Amino acid sequence: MGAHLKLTDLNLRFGGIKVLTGVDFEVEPGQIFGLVGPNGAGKTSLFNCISGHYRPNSGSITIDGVEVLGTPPATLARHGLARTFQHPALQLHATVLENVLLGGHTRLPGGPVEWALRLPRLSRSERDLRVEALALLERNGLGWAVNKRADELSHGLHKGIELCRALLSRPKLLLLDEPAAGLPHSEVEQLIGTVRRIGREDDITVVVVEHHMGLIAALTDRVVVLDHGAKLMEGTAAEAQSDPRVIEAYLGKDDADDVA
Ligand SMILES: Nc1ncnc2c1ncn2[C@@H]1O[C@H](COP(=O)(O)OP(=O)(O)OP(=O)(O)O)[C@@H](O)[C@H]1O
Repeated sequence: MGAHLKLTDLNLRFGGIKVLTGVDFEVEPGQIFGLVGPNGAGKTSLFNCISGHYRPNSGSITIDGVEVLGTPPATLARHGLARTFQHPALQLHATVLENVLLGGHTRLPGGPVEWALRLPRLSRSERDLRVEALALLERNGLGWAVNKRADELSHGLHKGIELCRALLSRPKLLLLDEPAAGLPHSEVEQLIGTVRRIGREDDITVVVVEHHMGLIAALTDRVVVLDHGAKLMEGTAAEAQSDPRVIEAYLGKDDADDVA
């Protein structure tokens, strides 16, 4: 079952710079939710707050009703949160399979001591994870690349590997940061199919940051538009695309007047 995510009056400052101001929104279980806005609007910073990489100055973030503000990323991963990054952070000298398996470590029984002792139940779990990782790679069109080193593969394939790594943790909430950036048109179409399947069939709540409005329109149930760190509007992708405030935020006031 996908997670319920709720942000209330979230504020983040770096020194004197306000990066997020009073951001509120709610994502229902199983929704595919878009987070859009011009460059520098605060989208990635917001993801960093949800995933525990940044600690907001004030506000609340709950996942399934549990307050998680300030919880470290590793703990959040154990509670069903996974994310991808704008620039995939892979182990470049490791194979594709090894990279994906990293996403499964939160599901291994015990902790570092048990892992060092290599108990039989650990080997069993590792075998199961390996089977699941191979199936994920196959399902996402990467079966042929399992034993390739990550640094032999393209940026687009790195994104696919990172997605499989995130999915191996069996998340309830998945944050995708610009999954279409740098992908050719044909691969964006494929990505839309993949994310739709993740949301609908795997029943995972997905929040996606993306500049590609075609992808946002095709995928999302609802979007929030951020501008200068504050929520500008919330609605469907179609409502956002025709909202004069959103057009102005993207184009600047003078150009928006020209369009109108
Ligand atoms: N660690 C940091 N220290 C200082 N300022 C930061 C930090 N992280 C983000 N910012 C600032 O916060 C603002 C929002 O940046 P952020 O990357 O969240 O925007 P974005 O909407 O994701 O932009 P883009 O679409 O270009 O990726 C920017 O002004 C950025 O410089």
